[in-house]
Amino acid sequence: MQAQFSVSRGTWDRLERYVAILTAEMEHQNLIAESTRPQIWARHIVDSAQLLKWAEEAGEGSWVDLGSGAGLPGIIAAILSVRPLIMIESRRKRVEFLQSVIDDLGLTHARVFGGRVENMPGMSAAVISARAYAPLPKLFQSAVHLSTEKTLWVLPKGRNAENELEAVQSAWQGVFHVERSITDAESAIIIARAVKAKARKGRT
Ligand SMILES: C[S@@+](CC[C@H](N)C(=O)[O-])C[C@H]1O[C@@H](n2cnc3c(N)ncnc32)[C@H](O)[C@@H]1O
Repeated sequence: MQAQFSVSRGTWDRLERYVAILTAEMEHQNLIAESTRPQIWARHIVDSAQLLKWAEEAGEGSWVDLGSGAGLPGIIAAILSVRPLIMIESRRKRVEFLQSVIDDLGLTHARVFGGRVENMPGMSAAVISARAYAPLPKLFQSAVHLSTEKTLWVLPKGRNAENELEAVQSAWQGVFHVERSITDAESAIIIARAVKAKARKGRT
């Protein structure tokens, strides 16, 4: 990872510290699938870090991560970037964990909203990410009030990304494209801009 992303010593230390805290917390709550623990760097850290490249294309403003869970990709984005970052997570124990990581790593530009995405007050995010949070229709429906037409949506998806995207286009419009994931050749990242609900036909 150090070679792949050429990060500073301080950044590297924070990533290692995060992995240590996350692994320790696994004794108390199920934050990542147990089966993925041996490949935690490739499956979770690099998988999240690859999103930075796309997020850099966004204008100035906050990065909002929906359903952050263990802090993926939210905490990784906060370690690798100085962009203000808001993680939204509804489960109390996970919110407490995320806050403890922010405090421990001194990520002063990051914060957690403890609640449902739908209940987050409206805002104009520059970037919205969501990893394993919800299928596209629910994802857009729950978070469109956090976006403007300039918002860059960076959405890592499984092997079904193209089908999911096709299915959502009857109800949602936007400029969409699909990028390959570098951690799994069959997975993809949906990049979207100018997302908005399509006007329903037949209404006057
Ligand atoms: C499958 S986990 C994925 C967590 C993390 N993004 C990852 O990739 O490991 C989905 C997370 O989204 C949270 N979540 C689901 N629906 C939510 C909602 N409407 N608002 C806020 N958080 C939600 C869950 O509590 C859970 O922590």
